[in-house]
Amino acid sequence: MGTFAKYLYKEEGGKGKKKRVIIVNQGNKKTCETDHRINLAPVTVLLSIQEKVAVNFVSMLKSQRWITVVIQTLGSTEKGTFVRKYFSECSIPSKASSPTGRSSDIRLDGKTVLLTGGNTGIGKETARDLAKRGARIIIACRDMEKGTAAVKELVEDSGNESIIVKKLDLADTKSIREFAAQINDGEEQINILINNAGVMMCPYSKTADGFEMQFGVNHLGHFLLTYLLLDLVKRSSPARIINVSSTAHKMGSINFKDLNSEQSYSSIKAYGQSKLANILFTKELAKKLEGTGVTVYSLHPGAVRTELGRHLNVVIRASFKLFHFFTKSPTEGAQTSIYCAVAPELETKTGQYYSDCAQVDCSRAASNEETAKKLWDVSCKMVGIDWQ
Ligand SMILES: NC(=O)C1=CN([C@@H]2O[C@H](COP(=O)(O)OP(=O)(O)OC[C@H]3O[C@@H](n4cnc5c(N)ncnc54)[C@H](OP(=O)(O)O)[C@@H]3O)[C@@H](O)[C@H]2O)C=CC1
Ligand SMILES: CC1=C(/C=C/C(C)=C/C=C/C(C)=C/C=O)C(C)(C)CCC1
Repeated sequence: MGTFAKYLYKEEGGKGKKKRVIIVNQGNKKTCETDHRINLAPVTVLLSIQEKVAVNFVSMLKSQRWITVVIQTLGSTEKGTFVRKYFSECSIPSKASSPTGRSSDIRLDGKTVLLTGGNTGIGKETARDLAKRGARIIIACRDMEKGTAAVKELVEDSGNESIIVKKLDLADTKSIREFAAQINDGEEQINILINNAGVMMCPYSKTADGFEMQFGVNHLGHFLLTYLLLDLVKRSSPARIINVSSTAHKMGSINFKDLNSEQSYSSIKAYGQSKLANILFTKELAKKLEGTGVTVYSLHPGAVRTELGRHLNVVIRASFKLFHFFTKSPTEGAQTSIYCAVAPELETKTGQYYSDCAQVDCSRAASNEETAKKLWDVSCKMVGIDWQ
């Protein structure tokens, strides 16, 4: 371990401290690592400066509880520091190398997790982690072939045989109702519901019920699913509902005059609208569920290398590939979902928005209670339910 690494380990790391440090890539190999919490800070600062300068810099930052320091003595630039910070809001070192391979040792034996879009990307990595904690996992996905392959992989990797797949197409309310009926009939409990599935910036298309695809799948589909499963979730309390949103909510507004983008369609605005809807839904649901033992969270997973970008044009995809070090792996991208699912300190929190395993502010539009109420009522009408 280099001098600087030792200094940081002594000063910032060690068990029982709140501020933690991970040191990676020093001399191109991992040199030391503190416990799991090191990965839970909201911002990573990348230093590629001389040790002496870095020590002073870190001393200066000591009062900031939110700083985690990643030292990469090779292959980083100062520009990278800023781009990384603003682009992905953090790049968290992979936990695959941590002693447990997981973000904490909390067990979920005897608990059931239902997760949408668990066959790939962030959802699959979230499922993998929660399976290793002993939970029964229900992966809800639209493509049974992909889902079955994911289950096989997850069972082999986790040694947990209690992982099943069920068909759910969020672009079809009939499929959502059939799925929910099966779950309500066959499952005794749902302790953690993770509304993770999503589609981003697709060409204009509509769901089976005539909703714009992104609003329909990302928001309305999960809205209806949650409604249909809520009694079971309530009976399973303490329980958690997690809505995977995005920082892209900041680019959106709820266009009540044209929710289905029939008059004009911007794929990015429609994605932003759907992710904003995820947060507004979270806030309103949290209020309605006060006192029930069911808590609700929304989150941004970071910029994660997954199939979500399949509709992005080649130039953007190429840029993402080129600057892949500014983005997260799916394992890293799953950490905030896992945090919201298991962190004991969140037991008493509800309705908030998280990023990099910490509560952060969402946009002003996402905090507007009137919009949240209006969206709730309109969503009820659109999917044909009465949810007070
Ligand atoms: N990747 C990123 O950088 C970011 C992701 N997010 C959010 O994270 C979540 C997970 O995305 P990510 O893992 O990246 O993306 P992926 O595209 O890798 O995974 C999305 C999952 O959603 C499923 N899905 C899509 N449409 C439907 C549908 N109609 N019915 C059922 N399932 C469906 C996909 O199924 P199939 O495999 O069949 O297509 C897939 O399992 C999304 O909500 C996304 O908005 C937020 C911010 C950034
Ligand atoms: C499709 C694709 C890629 C990019 C996916 C990306 C970059 C998704 C980003 C999504 C974001 C930022 C969503 C925000 O809500 C890679 C990894 C380049 C590899 C090639 C295929």
